[in-house]
Amino acid sequence: MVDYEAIIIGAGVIGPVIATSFARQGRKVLLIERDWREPDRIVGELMQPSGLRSLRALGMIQAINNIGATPEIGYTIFYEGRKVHINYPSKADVAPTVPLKSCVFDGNDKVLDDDTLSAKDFEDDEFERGASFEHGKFITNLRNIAKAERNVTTLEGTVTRINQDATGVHGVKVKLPNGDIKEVTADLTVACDGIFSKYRKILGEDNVPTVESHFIALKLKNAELPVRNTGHVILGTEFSPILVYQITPEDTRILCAFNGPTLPRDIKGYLRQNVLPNLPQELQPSFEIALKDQVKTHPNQYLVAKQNDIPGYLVVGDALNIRHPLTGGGMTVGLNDVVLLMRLFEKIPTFSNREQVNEALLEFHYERKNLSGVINVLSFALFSLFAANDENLRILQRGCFKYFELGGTAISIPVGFLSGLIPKPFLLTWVFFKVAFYSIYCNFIEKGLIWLPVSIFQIFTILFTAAYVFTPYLYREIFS
Ligand SMILES: Cc1cc2nc3c(=O)[nH]c(=O)nc-3n(C[C@H](O)[C@H](O)[C@H](O)COP(=O)(O)OP(=O)(O)OC[C@H]3O[C@@H](n4cnc5c(N)ncnc54)[C@H](O)[C@@H]3O)c2cc1C
Repeated sequence: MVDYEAIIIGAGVIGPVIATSFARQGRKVLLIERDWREPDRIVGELMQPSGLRSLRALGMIQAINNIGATPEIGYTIFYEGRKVHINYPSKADVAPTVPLKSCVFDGNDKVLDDDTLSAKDFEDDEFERGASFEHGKFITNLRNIAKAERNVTTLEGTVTRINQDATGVHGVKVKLPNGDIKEVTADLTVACDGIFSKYRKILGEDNVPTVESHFIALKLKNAELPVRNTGHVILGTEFSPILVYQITPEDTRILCAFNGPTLPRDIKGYLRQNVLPNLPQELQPSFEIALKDQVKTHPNQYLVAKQNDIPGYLVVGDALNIRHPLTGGGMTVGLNDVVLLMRLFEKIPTFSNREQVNEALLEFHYERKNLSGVINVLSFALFSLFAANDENLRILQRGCFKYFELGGTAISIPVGFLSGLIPKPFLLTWVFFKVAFYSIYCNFIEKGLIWLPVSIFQIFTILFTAAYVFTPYLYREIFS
């Protein structure tokens, strides 16, 4: 006899969502978190439309209410003094959200009116919307939704061990705040312990992420945003991409990429020299003021999802799979994973039937790849182009921006990938190489006849570079 049907380790973004969904399926759940205070982090602040749809399907969309969230209608991309606006896709062009019967009730799949969000805009607008917010407040809302479920028990403590034997995982050992150790058993133990997960290694000793770049973050006070209600992506040939989005009515997040495995020693000096002069004029005063505050940094990691094949054990969220945060897709991948898991688990009356759970997890591993593959591959391919550090990448970067300037499907399809609404990896491949060919064409036009031999040579180097920054990620995401 076990204590719980499921134990969830970690109440960040994914833990409370899984706990709530399991509870609504009638399962008895223990949600363990080492620190229940509101987190203060620079991650998970912009939710793509597909992430919001997952929250709707799970009846948890109201977690974005009453936290001063900003509705987002798309992106504005800035490149060398020019800008292009990219709207999120039209609702008519994407499949409708299918609610999970066990999770949706009493209108919990609808956004409510509050001080900053309008239910009408979210529900009746022709276009999909995203939302940006203070991460900590969103997490508190998710945790409160989980705590309100009768079948969820919460516990403060740090999981120090996963109890495993030759037959699989049977529960955890938890260190309580008073130093006592508690052992808890369950049919299914779920690790949602995030980007720095200690317990992903149970799936394999080599299951460790790599660090390729960093984000440096500041919070701007009362910033004058060039285009309100859009995420800003600022690009150039001489600096790494910069992201800007409003997170509360007063606060705007700025994330400045640093392309390298270790951060510069003088971070503020780097921001003053490499970021400040490249910002749109309107943002510069608030950025200069914010430079007096403490700077936060975060490594950007990469981890391909490994199959969950240990009986009684499931790894999900950033513990399972990490992509570049440039495209703000982490929460969307994790939440879509929860929806998929719930659909697969709906057919399983009890997790004590480990064979049935493992069959579902095998299906999960392959079915999730369409969406996670698109978001993950796109995040790294775009980061390579946007942080262009050689001539071929700079040509691809310029070509990519010019491609967006064409409008129509040249923006509606790419933003469909980014927002998680077009989960088609092979269409992504086709569009990526179309952009590469368009870049080659633009390079020919810009260089003119006089440089024709160079442009012809560059056909090969540009195509090689495009393949080099795209195909290894595609291969790992889709075929591993
Ligand atoms: C710089 C940066 C910016 C990002 N921006 C975005 C964005 O704008 N949009 C987006 O969609 N995604 C973004 N992401 C990704 C997003 O933050 C993650 O995908 C998301 O937080 C993953 O949720 P999670 O629940 O797996 O992990 P987390 O949210 O990290 O939660 C893990 C939880 O587990 C707890 N925990 C850990 N170990 C233990 C233990 N041993 N015992 C008990 N509890 C434990 C932690 O305290 C924490 O509460 C960003 C990532 C980075 C690095």
